[in-house]
Amino acid sequence: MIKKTMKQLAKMIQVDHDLEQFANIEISGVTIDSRKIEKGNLFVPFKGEQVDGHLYVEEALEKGAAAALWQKDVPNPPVHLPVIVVENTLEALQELARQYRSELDVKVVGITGSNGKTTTKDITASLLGLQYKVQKTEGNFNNHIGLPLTILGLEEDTEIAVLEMGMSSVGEIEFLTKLARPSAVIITNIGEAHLQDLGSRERIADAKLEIVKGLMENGLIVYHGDEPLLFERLKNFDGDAKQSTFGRFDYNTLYPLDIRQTDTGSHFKVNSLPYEFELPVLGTHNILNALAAMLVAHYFGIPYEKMNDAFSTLKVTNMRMELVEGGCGEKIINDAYNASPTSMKAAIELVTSLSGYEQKILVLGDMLELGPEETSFHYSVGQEIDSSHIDYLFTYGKLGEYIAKGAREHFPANRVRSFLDKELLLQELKKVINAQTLILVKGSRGMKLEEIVQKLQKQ
Ligand SMILES: CC(=O)N[C@H]1[C@@H](OP(=O)(O)OP(=O)(O)OC[C@H]2O[C@@H](n3ccc(=O)[nH]c3=O)[C@H](O)[C@@H]2O)O[C@H](CO)[C@@H](O)[C@@H]1O[C@H](C)C(=O)N[C@@H](C)C(=O)N[C@H](CCC(=O)N[C@@H](CCC[C@@H](N)C(=O)O)C(=O)O)C(=O)O
Ligand SMILES: Nc1ncnc2c1ncn2[C@@H]1O[C@H](COP(=O)(O)OP(=O)(O)OP(=O)(O)O)[C@@H](O)[C@H]1O
Ligand SMILES: C[C@@H](N)C(=O)N[C@H](C)C(=O)O
Repeated sequence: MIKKTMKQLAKMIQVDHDLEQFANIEISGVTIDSRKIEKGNLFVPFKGEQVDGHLYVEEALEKGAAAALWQKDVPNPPVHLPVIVVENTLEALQELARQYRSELDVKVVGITGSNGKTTTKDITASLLGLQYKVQKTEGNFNNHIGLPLTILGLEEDTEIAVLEMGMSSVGEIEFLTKLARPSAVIITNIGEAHLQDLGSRERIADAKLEIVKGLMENGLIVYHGDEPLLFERLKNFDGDAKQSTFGRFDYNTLYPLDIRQTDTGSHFKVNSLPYEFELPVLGTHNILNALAAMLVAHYFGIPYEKMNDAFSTLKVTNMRMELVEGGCGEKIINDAYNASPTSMKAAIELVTSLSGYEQKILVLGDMLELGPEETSFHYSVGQEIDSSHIDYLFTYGKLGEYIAKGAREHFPANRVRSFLDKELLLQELKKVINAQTLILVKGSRGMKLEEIVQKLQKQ
């Protein structure tokens, strides 16, 4: 993490005022939450939706913060304390991250895409960790606040930083990539996430491709080669970057062969390689995420024959195709972190393909932020559920009712239930599950369907 004196900090963020007796105070690390202060931190207050973080500056310093920033338009800066007054605390945080990044020797891998950023980040970091000192985005800290905080948390001897770059509107990825300056980038896919803000998949593709604007010279672009919106935009790319693709079809640099899905994860081979890979993550879509990560790892010199060593200890961030056991011995795939039509269909495809269960149940919640076509998106998810492999569909939420409507076109009526109350859904669900049941739980973050998983685990 960043370690500087206040004098050095002031210079990095181009603030010119007399720090007096505080000039040589040393800070280590940065936090934006006084409840998470670690000794020596720089505390950066933000005016939030609930409160103004400036209320907590003195508390932060009492708790062990070494210094704090203070936004100029907030009255009564505690000038008797080690505080640097700035125009805008968020912009100061971002500039500090930009300057700190430029001092480091670290190579950056930037990862964006509609789905799979966090999972691919975890896999990429695991593979690179075979040979390098690696740090990565923690959790989902992937935006204009989270990415700068991640950069400020980098150690000076970190060799590769794997950074997730999220967005929900045009220009956000460009900002992040020009701050992080990656040597390699991954674009996982173009789905429907944040369609409400972008308006079309074409504009989503344009927004994701902003990531190449910050790419270092002779960098690497890895992208989903089966996605025409990416292929068409990159085939005439006039930069000096190398391009590699991954996907299901044989025109890609890497594509999977002999895929097998079991409770322990995904087993697959890859074209041109004589090995079988054992990925402890469910779903063909996660195999594709792994292929993207493998291409980047190979670019940094990790031998393909060593990659299973990383996969064997891989732990991906929770609530992404996380297989757990419920109180009745049933197996539950907790895929409740978020959902869009592409990720919902990918998860359903996985459940449909798994064998060894007497019955399979889908518990599906609303998919949010899809824009004016949201009801037809939900309806088509329901239409595509295979009633010869799925025994029950339980939906949760108003939009979930459209999934049910689409399913009722070909499901027996008593096998499709819609709910607006989680407790009622749980009561009815418990009536049909047993130790030979597999349940998929998936919905947007706002639906908090992990609460259903937690209740099933406690029963
Ligand atoms: C600025 C901030 O920290 N916001 C977080 C805060 O939100 P809120 O405005 O309600 O803050 P408060 O009003 O409660 O407090 C104001 C500040 O005061 C601090 N404070 C408060 C109390 C106290 O006792 N001491 C204090 O110091 C406090 O820390 C505030 O700084 O709280 C919310 C709930 O916890 C947080 O969710 C909110 O975090 C915002 C969203 C944020 O961006 N945090 C980043 C660190 C981050 O990366 N978060 C990720 C999620 C990022 C994300 O959603 N990414 C999108 C893609 C990008 C979309 C982009 N357009 C965008 O705008 O996000 C995605 O789809 O993945 C994470 O948390 O996982
Ligand atoms: N390549 C993929 N194609 C389709 N769905 C995917 C893919 N990778 C992951 N998913 C699904 O998307 C969901 C989110 O996964 P993950 O958190 O890795 O994506 P993300 O892009 O980081 O999400 P966010 O945009 O919220 O940060 C998971 O439920 C997972 O099942
Ligand atoms: C939480 C955010 N990353 C996200 O994915 N939002 C969509 C709407 C979801 O939760 O599905």
